Amino acid sequence: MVYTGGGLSSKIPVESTSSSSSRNLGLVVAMTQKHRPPHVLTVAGSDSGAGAGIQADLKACAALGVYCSTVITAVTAQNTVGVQGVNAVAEDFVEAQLRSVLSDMQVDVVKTGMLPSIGVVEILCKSLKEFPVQALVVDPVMVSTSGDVLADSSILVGFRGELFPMADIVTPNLKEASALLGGVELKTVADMHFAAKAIHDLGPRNVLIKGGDLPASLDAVDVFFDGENCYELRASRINTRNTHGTGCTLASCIAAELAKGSLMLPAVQVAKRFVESALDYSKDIVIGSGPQGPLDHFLKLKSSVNSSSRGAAFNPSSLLLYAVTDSGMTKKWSRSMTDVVKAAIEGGATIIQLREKDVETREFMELAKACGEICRSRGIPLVINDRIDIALACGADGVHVGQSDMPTRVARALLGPEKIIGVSCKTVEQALQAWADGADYIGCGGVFPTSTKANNLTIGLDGLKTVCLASKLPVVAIGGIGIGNALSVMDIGAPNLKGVAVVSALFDRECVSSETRKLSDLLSTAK
Ligand SMILES: Nc1ncnc2c1ncn2[C@@H]1O[C@H](COP(=O)(O)OP(=O)(O)O)[C@@H](O)[C@H]1O
Ligand SMILES: Cc1ncc(COP(=O)(O)O)c(N)n1
Ligand SMILES: [Mg+2]
Repeated sequence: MVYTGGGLSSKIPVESTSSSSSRNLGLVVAMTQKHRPPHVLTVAGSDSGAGAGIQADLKACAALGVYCSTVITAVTAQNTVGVQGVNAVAEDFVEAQLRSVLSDMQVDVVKTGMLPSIGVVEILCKSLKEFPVQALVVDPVMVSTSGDVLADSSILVGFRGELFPMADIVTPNLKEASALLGGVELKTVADMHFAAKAIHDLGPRNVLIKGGDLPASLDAVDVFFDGENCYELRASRINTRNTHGTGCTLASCIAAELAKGSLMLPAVQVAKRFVESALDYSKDIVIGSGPQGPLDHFLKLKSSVNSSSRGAAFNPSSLLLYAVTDSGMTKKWSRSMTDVVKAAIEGGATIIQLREKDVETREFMELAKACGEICRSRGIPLVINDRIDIALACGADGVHVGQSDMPTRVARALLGPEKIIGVSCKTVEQALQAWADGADYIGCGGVFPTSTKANNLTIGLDGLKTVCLASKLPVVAIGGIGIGNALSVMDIGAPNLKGVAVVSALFDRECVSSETRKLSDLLSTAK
């Protein structure tokens, strides 16, 4: 099965260290040439709207950690409404681009998209014979999702006669599969099985019939045929207008995985999962006014909370009234955590920290998600105490860690540059270390004795001031702070002391919102 043996793969010069199976070639290359990243060359059209074509291919490969070079076959004027114009690149210049890349850059896998003329197909096949690569992924693009023609039917001859027999996989959508088979109707998953087998007869080693255009009531089912077995690959259908570019993305992801050394079926499965989650992450973005928005390949790198509630950088003024939740108190007063968070924000809390010491992971996640939605809709950052995994999974704005939790440097590496990281510090050394390790703020205390934390050393206002004056980061004071002493804390005379963090003073009270409001009003009078 897959792209091993025969066809293009057999033309790869086999290195002396290589095993006899070209299936392992990617691995061997990765081991013997440590500094050469896996490399996909896409031969496709440019989409000015950047949802499909070359732009989608670049983004998909980048998202999967694979280098992507580009041969541009056509430039399209395209947006979310449709294709307004196509300007094919002169054939001899497509050839020049192919030669430039293939003769120099050690391409692992070639992926094709829009090939606007039979002449381009011929040039491509000739180039691939001169410069063989490990695998060829052919996305037989003919019509855009908007219904505009990107290659006329004369291209079918080139596909059938020359390109398909060289291909390790071809990935037609329903319309393209139908055109390849002379116009047969393809409407059901059973029809897709038939089409996969019939297109396999045209020469490619594997076929994937894409079911994005199946009725909306069905799962997004694709049918994969490797010459022996037919597999139905299922994903839940994401309800979104942002499906422009899914086909290009899928094919590029397959190419990227093959370039890393994957077998064909696993490569297709990874690609399908990538498309499904990219669609899910970008289902609500609004780009353009037409019926077909682009999916966003990188959205999952940002968090959903992050993208709408935070600006580009952490704003230290959000530390002013820092509310730290406590499930014990919430239970004691028979309240739900989400109501408590809503009440605190209503009363003027400027940041929420979810601090759950005793709940199961699953429950913590659900809670974090629900609180994340509340915070996001109100423009208030949410940080999670201790649990980097929960923060990542629920798309929180960041975490707050203590001295015995995950080291700040590691947390920063996991969370990336944009998330908020706060660190509890009692000493100047800890504060300087937090800064060096990439924290955004420090929590300093316990300033006063507190019942919330057992055996917690109290550092007093003097200790707080010492740490603040040495700290290069903004500080929020914590520990036994409430309405009675908040102003004495804010008045210590340290410009980087940005606020107070409170637990009992808000949450162990009869009315959370009014207690928060009182403290908020008081803090607004601080110098
Ligand atoms: N709404 C959706 N939800 C989940 N997956 C989808 C959705 N629409 C398309 N896909 C998947 O995206 C990939 C591209 O499919 P398709 O849209 O049929 O191709 P093309 O973009 O070439 O027309 C397939 O794996 C398909 O199952
Ligand atoms: C340059 C170019 N290449 C390919 C497609 C197909 O993508 P889709 O089927 O998602 O419209 C496109 N619209 N534009
Ligand atoms: Mg599509």
